[in-house]
Amino acid sequence: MCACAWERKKRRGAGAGAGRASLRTGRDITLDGMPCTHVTCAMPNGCAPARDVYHTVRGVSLHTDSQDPQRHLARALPSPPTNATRAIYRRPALPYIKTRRPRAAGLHAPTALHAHFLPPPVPMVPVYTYDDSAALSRDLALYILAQQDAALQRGDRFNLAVSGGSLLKALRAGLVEDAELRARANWARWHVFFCDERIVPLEHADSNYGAFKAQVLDPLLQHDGVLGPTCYAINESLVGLGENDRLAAEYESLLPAQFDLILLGCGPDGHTCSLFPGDTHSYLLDANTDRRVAWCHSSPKPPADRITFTLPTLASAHALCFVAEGAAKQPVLQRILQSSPDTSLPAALVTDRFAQRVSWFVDSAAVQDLSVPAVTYNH
Ligand SMILES: O=C1O[C@H](COP(=O)(O)O)[C@@H](O)[C@H](O)[C@H]1O
Repeated sequence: MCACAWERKKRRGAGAGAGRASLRTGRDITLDGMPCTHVTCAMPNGCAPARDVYHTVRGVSLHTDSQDPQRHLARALPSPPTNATRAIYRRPALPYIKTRRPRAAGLHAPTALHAHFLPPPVPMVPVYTYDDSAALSRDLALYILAQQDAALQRGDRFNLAVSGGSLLKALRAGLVEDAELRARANWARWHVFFCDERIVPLEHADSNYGAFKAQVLDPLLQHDGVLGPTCYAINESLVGLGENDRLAAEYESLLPAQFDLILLGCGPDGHTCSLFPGDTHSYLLDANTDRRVAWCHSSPKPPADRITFTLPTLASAHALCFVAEGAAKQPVLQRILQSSPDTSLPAALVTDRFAQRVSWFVDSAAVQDLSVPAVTYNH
């Protein structure tokens, strides 16, 4: 039953016949532990709402005659918070948004709707923040192992996709160098793919596979001869033949139907995978494409030719996790981890669009001066 002031007043019999009943309930209502605001429902003399007037739209309590509150508010409201994000869903110090439907004169039906609701929280996803790299790497490894365990409950493989770049150092520190966590990884069940790959030979210094081998596979072998995961690299024999579309299609054919976890980086320009911002690369951001891997040409960051997961591949993952460390990432994180993310940046677009499955692991330097709650991963 609705616990709002309007319902309490109605139950006391104070509403009917008392003239135009307009209630403004204030901001003292909590739903699922989240602060909410009620809509003011203005009623003409003696007219009670036709039906139950209580709705919850994405965590915002809505008090209206409308049976379809989504229509009124859906566009303005953020994506629903997940259980994980609920804990950090918080009220930002921003002005209330007010929507108003003009009153139709002489109607004996609810006539005006003043919706007062909280603006989007800042940010919408868990951002696990660490003062030092070692603690971040350890919690990242624990997060990955939790995804591994969940995957192995669902089936017999852990399908993981990794990015290149700075993320790999954190993987090495957390998963490879830590003997206890290394032993918790069921390596034989791991199937590792690359979110993006530079179209170069596998031994080349720019190869993401090569970097993963150097940071993870080789050190694993050195530790007690641990045979690492099964890895899926690009078909090297196509490199340099001008067959980049075919190379992307071949790689696509190796992918599992769904990833259990995709580990993402974020460049200072807001790119993730090899999805780059800007008009030149907007062809890579087609959410309706049936390609799961695309050829990225003229990459602004060398080398120029790459392949990359597309948005549908990211969309189908069980979990997506970004890792960003260092002060150089702060300006771009400011544009991503805010209440109105700049979705022209692919990393922001992914965070915003798949918010319910996205987590960020960052260090304090990367989020300095941002409104990010100080939370760490709860294992
Ligand atoms: O070029 C790339 O850059 C991004 C970000 O790398 P970072 O070193 O700034 O963390 C990486 O995620 C991607 O896989 C890689 O190809």
